[in-house]
Amino acid sequence: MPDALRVSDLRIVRGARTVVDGVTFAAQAGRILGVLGPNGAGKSSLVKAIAGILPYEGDVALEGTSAAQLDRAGRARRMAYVPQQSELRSPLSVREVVAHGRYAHHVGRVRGTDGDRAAIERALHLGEAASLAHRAFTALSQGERQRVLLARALATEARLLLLDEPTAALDVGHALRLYRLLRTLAKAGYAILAVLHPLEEALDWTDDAILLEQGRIVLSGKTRDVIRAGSLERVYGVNLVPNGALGFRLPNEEPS
Ligand SMILES: Nc1ncnc2c1ncn2[C@@H]1O[C@H](COP(=O)(O)OP(=O)(O)OP(=O)(O)O)[C@@H](O)[C@H]1O
Repeated sequence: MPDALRVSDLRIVRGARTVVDGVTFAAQAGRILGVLGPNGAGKSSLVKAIAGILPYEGDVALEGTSAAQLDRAGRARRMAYVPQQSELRSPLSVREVVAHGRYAHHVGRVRGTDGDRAAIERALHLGEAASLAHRAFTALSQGERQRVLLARALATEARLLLLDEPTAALDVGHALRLYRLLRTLAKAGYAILAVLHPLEEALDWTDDAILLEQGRIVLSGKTRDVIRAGSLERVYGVNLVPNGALGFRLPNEEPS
């Protein structure tokens, strides 16, 4: 079976600078891949290029098909991107924003089908955004917006999810429920790639990780191996201290 995502020798130039260079990795269905690295390492640029928002050299293949051979709708049916923040400025309701996730299924059709409406309701529910459905997107808090953007991605029903710091604006309860949802989706066969800063969250919730430094992968493998390796300390300029940190889990969940 081809990899859900295969990135080969990717190079991204922004302005006069090469910000991602020679990046090669794969993401598999059923697994969560963390993209780690310090500020400015190229994580967001990498995810935006995979999502087709930034130009790149090299190749991005989705289930064995080069993204370059797919049109916008074809890519959108296969992969969905959850940005850190939305540039959306028009006063759309939350339900309308989530309905945008059905774009790729709508092409050539004027009206949404029952299937579209069911996908939108399901996505609103899973993204914990149903109670916001009638609110104006631009009038929401950052954390509420992040949940709506996740719901929009889920509405696509794409099986590859790209998330850029998905818990950055979420409180501890919403963050844990988002991770639990990602875990459930992975079990159902989704491939998930998430840019994450909190290393303890990466350790708890991702299977594999790549560590970027100045646009290049310096470590990759199982997350626990990447996080234990000495070069992580060098890349971030910190010492790893084994101690008892404050920990949270959802009610009725066993410690992992
Ligand atoms: N619009 C832009 N034009 C030129 N350079 C940019 C632009 N946006 C980002 N960069 C540069 O590209 C590099 C990678 O940025 P990117 O946002 O991908 O990093 P990141 O790893 O996601 O960082 P952070 O953890 O701070 O979000 C940085 O050096 C940044 O300064």
